Amino acid sequence: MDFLDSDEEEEAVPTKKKARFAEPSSDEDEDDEDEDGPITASNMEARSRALEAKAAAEAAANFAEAAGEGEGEEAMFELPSAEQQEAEKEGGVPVELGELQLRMRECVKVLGDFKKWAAPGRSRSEYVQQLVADIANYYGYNEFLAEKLFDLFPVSEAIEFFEANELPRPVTIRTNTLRARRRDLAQALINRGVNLEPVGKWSKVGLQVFESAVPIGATPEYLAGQYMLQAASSFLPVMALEPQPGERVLDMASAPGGKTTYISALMQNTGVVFANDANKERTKGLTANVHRLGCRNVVVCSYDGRQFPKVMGGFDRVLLDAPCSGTGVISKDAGVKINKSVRDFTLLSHLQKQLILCAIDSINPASSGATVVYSTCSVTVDENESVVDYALRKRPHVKLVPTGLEFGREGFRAYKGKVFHESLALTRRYYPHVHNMDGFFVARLKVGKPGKRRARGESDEEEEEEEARDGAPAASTVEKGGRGDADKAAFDDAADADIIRESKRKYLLKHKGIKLRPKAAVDAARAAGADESD
Ligand SMILES: C[S@@+](CC[C@H](N)C(=O)[O-])C[C@H]1O[C@@H](n2cnc3c(N)ncnc32)[C@H](O)[C@@H]1O
Repeated sequence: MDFLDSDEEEEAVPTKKKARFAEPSSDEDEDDEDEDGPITASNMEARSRALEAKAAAEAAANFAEAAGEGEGEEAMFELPSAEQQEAEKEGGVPVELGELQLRMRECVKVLGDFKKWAAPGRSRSEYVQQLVADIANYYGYNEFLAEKLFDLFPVSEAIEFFEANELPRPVTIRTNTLRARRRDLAQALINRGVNLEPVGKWSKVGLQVFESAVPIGATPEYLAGQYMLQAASSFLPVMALEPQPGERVLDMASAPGGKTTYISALMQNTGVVFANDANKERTKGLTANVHRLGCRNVVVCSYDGRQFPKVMGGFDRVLLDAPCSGTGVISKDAGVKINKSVRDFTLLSHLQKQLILCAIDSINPASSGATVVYSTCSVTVDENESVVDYALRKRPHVKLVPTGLEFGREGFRAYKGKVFHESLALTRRYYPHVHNMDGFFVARLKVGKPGKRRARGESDEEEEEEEARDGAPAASTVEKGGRGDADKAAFDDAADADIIRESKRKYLLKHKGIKLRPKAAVDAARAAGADESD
């Protein structure tokens, strides 16, 4: 196996869906062998996972097909009455899973071709409401979050997203290049009975583990710091940050250190990485990882990120892997399905906005790096595009630049009536059902030298309202979607000619004793078209 030159998987493989919609095939469970070879005690678990994934993929395809079935037939599906809906909501009438599935399929079908399949007198929003309620019920979400996530996608894709959240993502590890080469590490792990392959062409350090005869978090190689157990998605913000040897880098919210240790390795243990996390308890794990992986260029600290740059600044690059709701990692933490409320998203978005401004302000704009990467493991717009758009408006000397990542969907430029700056398309979104990774968001910002305020597009009231909410005065504002004039914020010689002339006149008068014509006389002469040079 060539771990350096593999040409497999340009883009991560689309996720294998879970089996909730699957009809298990009759003979799968009985054989000791399948098309991939004999089933042994050591590979049984992985094989079973693979089968489950295969069945789930078929199931999702079935679901999509079933939703499209009935072409040419009369629509038999009736939405439940208002009374029935109410009774279901209150738990008075338990609905069987099979019935829920059927209803979801029917709603998807109707919403796919509303004119054709909708019952007379029923609105689109009635079908949407029913579908969201059923998704919440079926997958176990609170209705608020089910709707929030549902709204991110076209109808049938939303189902794929919810399905993907029911399956674990692949186990991946990152080779610590301070301690090992990927090829050697892979060979050592293969010798221990680990079945793995490179995570994809896009990473030189990632390995995907399919099955292992040994606990992958306790091998001698792990203990020797040759690798980090790390989700593939979490490689991405560090790749976008592109830290360089010798630089001064801040990882503003860094525990337990997956990204810090990757930054340290890319910097080849030179320069300095300040690994900060507000949670002191969590910095213990961070410190342990820093030691295990042999990162000698890391300083661990524990401040609220909002205290930067007061604590220290002048960084070449800052990574803000922000605290977030975790809607991208529901397959790892199902608690998110029910424990997030409107208020949580408001508070998180507010904190993220404060943190991103502090990250920007911690940069040395004179540095050739001068880069901030903002990332979250959430897929909601409030925590991603809204935060970055806010930063662009408040810090007009900052602009979005391409992440440099080979894949990922474009960020939203508009969402639910909000219009973001057009450069938001340069941000990247990752989804479990598309990229077989945790849901993730990555934005890369280039920080320039602070300039003048740009033209206002937002009304003063809107701006003041936002400032009141955020508790921070705006450094500047910009017209909505009009960030393209960031570069025009430079010094304007023509507009300032009068000020320059007057200041020159005063200087000569004061320091050289040269008497110049009074300003009023100059102005009068200029107005009359006379030569104004002295
Ligand atoms: C997404 S996790 C970071 C994961 C980390 N970057 C990694 O790759 O291992 C977010 C972190 O933000 C920290 N945090 C929360 N509020 C913070 C704040 N105001 N300032 C700095 N860190 C904060 C949390 O303790 C948590 O460890």
